[in-house]
Amino acid sequence: MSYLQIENLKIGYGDKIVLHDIHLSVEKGEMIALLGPSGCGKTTLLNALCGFIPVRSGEIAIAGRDITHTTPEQRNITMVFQSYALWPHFTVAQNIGYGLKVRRWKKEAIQQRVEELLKIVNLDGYAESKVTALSGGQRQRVALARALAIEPDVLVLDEPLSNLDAKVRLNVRHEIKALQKRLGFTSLIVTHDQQEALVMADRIAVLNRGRIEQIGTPEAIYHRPATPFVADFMGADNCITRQDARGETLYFRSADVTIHGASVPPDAQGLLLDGVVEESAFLGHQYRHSVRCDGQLLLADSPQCWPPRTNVILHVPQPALHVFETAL
Ligand SMILES: Nc1ncnc2c1ncn2[C@@H]1O[C@H](COP(=O)(O)OP(=O)(O)OP(=O)(O)O)[C@@H](O)[C@H]1O
Repeated sequence: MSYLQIENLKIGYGDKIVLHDIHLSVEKGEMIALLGPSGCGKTTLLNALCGFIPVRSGEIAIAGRDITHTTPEQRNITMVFQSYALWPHFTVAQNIGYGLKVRRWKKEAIQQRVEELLKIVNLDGYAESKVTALSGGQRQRVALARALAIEPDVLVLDEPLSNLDAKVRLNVRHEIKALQKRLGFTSLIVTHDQQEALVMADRIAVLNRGRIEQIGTPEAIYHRPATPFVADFMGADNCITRQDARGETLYFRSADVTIHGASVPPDAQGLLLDGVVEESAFLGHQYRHSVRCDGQLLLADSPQCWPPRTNVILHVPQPALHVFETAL
């Protein structure tokens, strides 16, 4: 049995069931990203794990202990929120030590633990600062330190980086990941940013309409999507359906397409399509082209800018093609 075991979970609001048949096994020290479009049920799953919303059926267990129907206080799980949820009138140290005070730790022990955590999250010297005087990235580190203070069995992070600007977000993403590896905490993180999930998680669970479509390593999810939804969600921005007896739908990324002029190398394996360039856009490191192939517009990237109305051949190597049977 895994450290965190979620079996057959069903959760709803009123008559509406939003999570069906959720099975998830998380090992101790693992970070799982829950990835999926808005409304697919990610936050609902975190809330159920924390005990904030009741479970209709199924089971949640940590280290073999059934916690399905226990109160949030009886679970040793903490959540880091998108909004940080810090006390604005408290200092950094008071925020971090709050959970320990509630648990009636002695003053000196709290102070020592807070000092340790400040070092861990790189906020040495900020103990007496007001949280309102900190930047977004610093506030999120305080929130993380506060969550880690009580040494939770599972740390749950709900879009923890969404309020940060793009550059800070990239740094904090790596900081959290490094910390998780160093301290070995078990965690679930919700995001709808696929890049964030790829960078941070040991495994990714992709949710669609209240069900887990696929769970696997970032590499497996990226290179071997199990369903058309996962292929599309993980950035395979081209989709074509073969109108022949094979009945296949092919997904592939614009970045995996090579554009050729007059001819393709004779040993080119995979998909070859004739087309005409319609438009191009400069992306910085390359150009993205829209190319009309047999009536359909496809996207193809190239370091070279191919002018409109150029006849081209698109080549997608076999390993970059995600092939699914076309649903009837
Ligand atoms: N308190 C509630 N009452 C009724 N329906 C709710 C409630 N909270 C969420 N829902 C519905 O449950 C579904 C899942 O919502 P949830 O917030 O879990 O999705 P999410 O994947 O976290 O979305 P987002 O990425 O936008 O935060 C949605 O259809 C939502 O409208």
